[in-house]
Amino acid sequence: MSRKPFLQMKNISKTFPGVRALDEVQLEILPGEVHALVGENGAGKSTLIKILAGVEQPDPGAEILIDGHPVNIRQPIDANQQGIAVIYQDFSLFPNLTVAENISFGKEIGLGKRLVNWNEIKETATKALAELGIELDLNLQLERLPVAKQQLVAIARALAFNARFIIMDEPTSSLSRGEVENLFKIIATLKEKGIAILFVSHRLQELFTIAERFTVLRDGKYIGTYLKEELNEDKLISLMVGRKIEFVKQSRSSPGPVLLEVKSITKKGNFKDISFTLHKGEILGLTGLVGAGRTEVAQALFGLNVPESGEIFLEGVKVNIHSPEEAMGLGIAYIPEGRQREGLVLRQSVAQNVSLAVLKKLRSKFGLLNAGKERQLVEEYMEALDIRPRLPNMLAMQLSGGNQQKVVLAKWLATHPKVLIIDEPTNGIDVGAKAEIHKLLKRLAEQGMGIIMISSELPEILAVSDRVLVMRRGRLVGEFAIEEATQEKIMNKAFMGTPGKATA
Ligand SMILES: Nc1ncnc2c1ncn2[C@@H]1O[C@H](COP(=O)(O)OP(=O)(O)OP(=O)(O)O)[C@@H](O)[C@H]1O
Repeated sequence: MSRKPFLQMKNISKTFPGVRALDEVQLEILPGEVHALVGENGAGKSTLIKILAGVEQPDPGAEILIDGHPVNIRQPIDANQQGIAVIYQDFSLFPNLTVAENISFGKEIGLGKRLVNWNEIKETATKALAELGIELDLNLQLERLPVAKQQLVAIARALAFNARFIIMDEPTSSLSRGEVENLFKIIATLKEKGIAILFVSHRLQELFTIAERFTVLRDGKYIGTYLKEELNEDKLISLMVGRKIEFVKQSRSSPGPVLLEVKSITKKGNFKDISFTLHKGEILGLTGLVGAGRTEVAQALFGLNVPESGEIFLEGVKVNIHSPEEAMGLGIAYIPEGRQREGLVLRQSVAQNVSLAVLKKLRSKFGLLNAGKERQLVEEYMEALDIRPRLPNMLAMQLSGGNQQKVVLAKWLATHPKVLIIDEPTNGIDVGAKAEIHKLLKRLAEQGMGIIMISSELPEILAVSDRVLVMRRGRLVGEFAIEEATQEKIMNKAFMGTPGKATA
């Protein structure tokens, strides 16, 4: 490639107490290229981004060049001034300001102006949105927009700040298929303007659609930078994990008797007339487009979203579930999608987090925690889910995002529920750990647990479920035995299915 690099990072190391997060890593970004940064959970991707964003400082000896000139990025404003914008998963926007303010705010301050000129704010926002070919109401409060639109606001903001390089951290994790396609179109527009994109994601198929080059990190080390043409998915995975991952189709015993029966539950504006059964030892995949009502149904079973009518039976007995405490008392566990925020005590250790939900079981009759049992339990789950580093006393906040997710999974799995409801089990989880989590879910089902797995990823639904339910607009519109389920059939139902014809 003859283009001169926009950015060169050389000899980047970062040591945290006890952990070498980056070890002599390098990265080169060309103008207008879409570059993928990949690696397992904990490989060092976020740390590298934070160094570029001015949030973390590298160890001495690091070199960062922009347009061939050495630069120091000591704080976030330095990064902005060098034309670097980072769009984190939470977008770092202001929910109660308008679209226009979110796009333009701070620009004047960056330019040294003291007074805010509202006309300029609107003009800047209009221009940025027009350049991206997006139409949005400038006066709308940001929090009233759906997530995908908020993301576009964040991109427009980067453009308004004259970014030449935009880093997107897991940008597709909460987008529907159509929204992902739209994002890819926007990325193509940015590319045409010569703006480079660093795309950090665990969704390898998407990366092969959008990225031209891939930089691979493993255990904080630089493995290499490759053109898309030099790679295929298998090769990329083996570069990332350094070992072969087996996606075996495990044979499973057939499910047992009915464990949970849901009869015609309805909640206005959420879901309507939902009926299904879950058997002991069965994994029921629940899919559909984002917003189809899957999470609302899951929450209904966990007492977070009580239905207005309908009935729920657990092991043949009618139950009324009005709160999560009641649900847990009945042996129902729900692992939500926003795991980092909802499920983790960041300032406590991994061990404390894992044993939190099972503390009662671990206490001896004198109320003391059985330290030996706790250690055993924690070690068992750290091993089963491959939580890295294998340090039970490390604080949850010091773990990488994916490893934090695994801790939340471990915490709930350790309670051994009868019914486990899990929402998007592998969002943000790397490909190796994903295979491990799939195996674990199957093992739990084999031991008799009934599992409802919500997932938007059809390969995941097809790889793990025994039966698949499809929702659309709050209704159940399809049911497939796994032998007859295909991506095509499921997509058809998800987009066009009508209720009442629940079988294929
Ligand atoms: N503040 C910190 N203190 C101690 N260790 C840390 C800290 N921040 C990160 N680490 C460690 O640095 C390593 C790299 O973490 P990083 O978050 O960069 O990984 P990642 O590749 O982004 O992972 P993921 O895909 O899970 O988001 C991990 O082992 C992590 O535990």
